[in-house]
Amino acid sequence: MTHTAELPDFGADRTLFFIFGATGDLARRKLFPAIYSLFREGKLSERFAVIGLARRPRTNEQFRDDVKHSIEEFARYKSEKDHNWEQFAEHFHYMSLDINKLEQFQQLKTVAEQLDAKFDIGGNRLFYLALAPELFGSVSYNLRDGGLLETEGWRRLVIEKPFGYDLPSAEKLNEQIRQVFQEEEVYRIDHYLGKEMVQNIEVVRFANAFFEPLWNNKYIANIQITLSETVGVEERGGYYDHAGALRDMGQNHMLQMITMMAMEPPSRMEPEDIRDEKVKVLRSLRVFHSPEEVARHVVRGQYDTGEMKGKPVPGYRDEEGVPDDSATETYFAAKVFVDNFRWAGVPFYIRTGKRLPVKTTEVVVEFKNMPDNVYFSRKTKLEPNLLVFRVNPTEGIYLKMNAKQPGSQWGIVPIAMDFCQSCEVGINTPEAYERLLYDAARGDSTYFTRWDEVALAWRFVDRIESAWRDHSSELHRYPAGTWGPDAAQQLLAEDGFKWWPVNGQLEGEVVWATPVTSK
Ligand SMILES: NC(=O)C1=CN([C@@H]2O[C@H](COP(=O)(O)OP(=O)(O)OC[C@H]3O[C@@H](n4cnc5c(N)ncnc54)[C@H](OP(=O)(O)O)[C@@H]3O)[C@@H](O)[C@H]2O)C=CC1
Ligand SMILES: O=C1O[C@H](COP(=O)(O)O)[C@@H](O)[C@H](O)[C@H]1O
Repeated sequence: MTHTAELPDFGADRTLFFIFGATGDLARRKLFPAIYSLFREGKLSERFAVIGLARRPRTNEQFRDDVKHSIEEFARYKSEKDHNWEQFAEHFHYMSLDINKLEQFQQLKTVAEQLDAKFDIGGNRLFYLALAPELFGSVSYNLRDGGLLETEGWRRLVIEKPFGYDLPSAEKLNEQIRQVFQEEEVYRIDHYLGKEMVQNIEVVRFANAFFEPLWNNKYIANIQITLSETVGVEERGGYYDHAGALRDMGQNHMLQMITMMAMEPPSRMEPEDIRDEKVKVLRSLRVFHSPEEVARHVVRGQYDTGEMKGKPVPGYRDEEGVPDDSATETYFAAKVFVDNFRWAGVPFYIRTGKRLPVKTTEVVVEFKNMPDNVYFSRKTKLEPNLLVFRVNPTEGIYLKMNAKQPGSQWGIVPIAMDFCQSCEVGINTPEAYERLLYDAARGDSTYFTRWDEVALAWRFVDRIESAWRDHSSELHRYPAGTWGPDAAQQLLAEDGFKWWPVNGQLEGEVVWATPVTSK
């Protein structure tokens, strides 16, 4: 399968989607809206069907109502404006099923065959597990033993994160799944890889003559990745307290973003070639071997009571499902190294946290300063060049550089070019789940994580987790609504750097920020 902007659309329009966990939060907020957008965009034709599966009883009509409500609340296209709602809804069916009951899978087989024939699907089956990971093994076995994998078309398994809790549990999970599915049939979701601007990283890197030659330790001083959230743990306290920020965001989204920034150009734009390059980055990640190394490179924090938008909010330990004495981190910052030829000595600073002042995802590339003996820099202190990938909420690319101050003889001022992609493209930008569902349905696994990537990411994370667990490293409490512990500032300060402001705040640092738009 080629990985190009214009993939052939075979396959995507003939898919029987099995949504396990159809009454859950993920299905409601992400999956149904994504399927609807694909339909509205003409990426799903008439030859598809969706079977919603969960234990709760629902009629088809009730299920279609649930789907409609979820679309009204969360989809980028609104259903009331759609004259074809009935036409869309008739593709949705519901069956009450308990994952642990094999005989119900045998009934599901019959339902699936009927829908397949009705919509002329050709036997293509996509099993989406929007379920707790403990159920993944049982579903796989029962799909096989219930005869659902005996089909003339393709079959694919889409799995949600978290994929395991650590390397041993991930290995066990993988063994269970692999008893039934081949690796190339398994699509492990990391929804950050479905984000428009994360996918744009490789394009900006490899399609621009003025970035590619500079993309190494000779010219880049450091790279900063921020994934900040304003929300607390919401209703997920039970899950989150077991996981923490490093497992919830670090093991997957943040390490994946590092791979996109650091990988070598693939020899071909094929899924396996791209994933091979990402694996090489993960293999080169410096693993911290001692608790002292962990303490020097990683800071962890937990939010305390504080204020968000002027309103008081509870601390983490007061959240539902969280023990009063919880030592789980809701924030971490780390200095990470990719020990290979290209990146030796370049720190990748990463940070993520809940209850921070803004919701944003940004990647900042800070270039090295010009040599001091250059004529200009003796007169004026030059600011470093920055390239920023704005992933969320604004999608765009920001470039900060130095230019002559108009009218002055030697004055140099920082200026910026600011391309706001989301201002231009707006509603047409597909959301991450939409893109990934579409990719899975047409068999493009580029933006899904392969098993070796997952295993290497756990190898890195497990060392940190065990140092935290066994050596009671410091847990910094930070007030909700602030940028996290001061120790995270220190992590950069000791190298002579600072976290650059995110979420558009860089504008304050330049004299002109010119929006570059195509209008
Ligand atoms: N929600 C989110 O934003 C995200 C979720 N995820 C992951 O996605 C997965 C699902 O999350 P989420 O939707 O939030 O979870 P929920 O708890 O909201 O939903 C779980 C679903 O599983 C069903 N279920 C539970 N037990 C069984 C069973 N024995 N047989 C059949 N169905 C069962 C439930 O339905 P019923 O009770 O009717 O059986 C429900 O539909 C998890 O792995 C989560 O970590 C990942 C990223 C983000
Ligand atoms: O995977 C997860 O991601 C969300 C943040 O995703 P985003 O697309 O809104 O940035 C995070 O809230 C959640 O804890 C985590 O499990």
